[in-house]
Amino acid sequence: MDTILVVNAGSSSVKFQVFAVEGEGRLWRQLKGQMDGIGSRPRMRASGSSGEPLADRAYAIEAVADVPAAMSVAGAWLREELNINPVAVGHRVVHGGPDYAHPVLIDPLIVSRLERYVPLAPLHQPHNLAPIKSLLTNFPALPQVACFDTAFHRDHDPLADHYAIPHQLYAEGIRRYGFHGLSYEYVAKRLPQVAPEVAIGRVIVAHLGSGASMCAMRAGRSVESTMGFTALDGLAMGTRPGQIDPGVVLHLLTEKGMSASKVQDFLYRDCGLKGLSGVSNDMRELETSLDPRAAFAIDYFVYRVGLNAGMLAAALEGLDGFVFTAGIGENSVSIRARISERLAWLGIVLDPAENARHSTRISRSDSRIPVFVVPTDEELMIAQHTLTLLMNQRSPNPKSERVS
Ligand SMILES: Nc1ncnc2c1ncn2[C@@H]1O[C@H](COP(=O)(O)OP(=O)(O)O)[C@@H](O)[C@H]1O
Ligand SMILES: CC(=O)OP(=O)(O)O
Ligand SMILES: [Mg+2]
Repeated sequence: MDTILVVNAGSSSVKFQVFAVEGEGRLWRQLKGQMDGIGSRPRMRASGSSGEPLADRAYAIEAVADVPAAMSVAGAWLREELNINPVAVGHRVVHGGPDYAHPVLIDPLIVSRLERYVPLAPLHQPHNLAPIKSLLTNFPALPQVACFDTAFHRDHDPLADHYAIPHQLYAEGIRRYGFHGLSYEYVAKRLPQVAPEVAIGRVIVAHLGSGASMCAMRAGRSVESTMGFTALDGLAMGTRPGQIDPGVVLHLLTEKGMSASKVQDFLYRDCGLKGLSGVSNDMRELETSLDPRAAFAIDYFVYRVGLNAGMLAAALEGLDGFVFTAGIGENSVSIRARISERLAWLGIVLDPAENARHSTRISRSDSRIPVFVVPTDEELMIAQHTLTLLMNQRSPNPKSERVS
């Protein structure tokens, strides 16, 4: 049986799925797993095609200290215990820069181009490229596909794509790219099944995970994102501050004497929920902590989501629906409730019972803006793109694929 392996390295997790390819390009999920809690409480969980558990292993924080360590533990498990031997591998690559508006079949030249974006996504790009490079070396004939977080946002209006800096810098690639595009693309495809009348309208999707951003969509297309040139901007995140006056960065460099690489590390690893709370970057730990700084970090997170939702509603000139997704958005009843309370002025009223049940629609029937929880599936998007490119490679006139 032909299988496609999908690898998705996030800032606090490594997610992977294996899909079987059947007949005319139908995908069947065989296995789904993730190592999460990297840097706090590493735990690898995986389940099979009918959801049956295949693994549930907790690790000491030092045993899986970072994303590369998580990749090698998960990779060894897939190779050695499950004998996964895919016909193609699809990868999430966070930064595609100005050149990549669509997924691409990887070759060494593309890898060297994507290396240029390592400084623009230091928490992700090196981890996205490492398995690609290792597979290219060891299995040069194995087709690999790169799917970009930036691609979904690439047809933004120039107004949304620019910073107020001289045009020459835009031409050089200093633009507001936006990220989490594979997640938003999945939600855009799923929403018409959940709420067709909302999907054709103006929707804010809040991808609240370890990295967090929001996307304004009109009829399923991205028109604005809270993230920009890098995945530092916008909302406060696990270890990133979100929006910050660039004057603070200048101050750190010139007055505090920090080197550029120290500032980079600081902004990517020591700020956000972790920096504010002094407790953890992990929302689960903050929610159970008695430390008042943990409560403050949560208050700040909720406040900034509210502010940014106002901004995106302005970009859309109105709002027809609001969607929560990703680790926090899919799982935290209390954060969804608190964000929704902040957005009461927009016409959002939650149904507490539906919210507690993690229902698909969690707003009251009289809520002017309906609110949904749509669990994301970046890996399925990657598998679909990988299959499409694989079929294009094999046949000049591929049949369109169907996905279960
Ligand atoms: N039940 C839960 N309640 C609150 N937060 C949760 C829950 N489950 C996961 N999270 C949070 O989701 C975040 C991770 O989300 P995820 O989308 O997996 O991140 P990433 O892909 O960026 O690594 C962490 O902050 C984690 O604490
Ligand atoms: C772009 C980004 O922040 O990704 P993640 O949420 O997976 O860390
Ligand atoms: Mg993620």
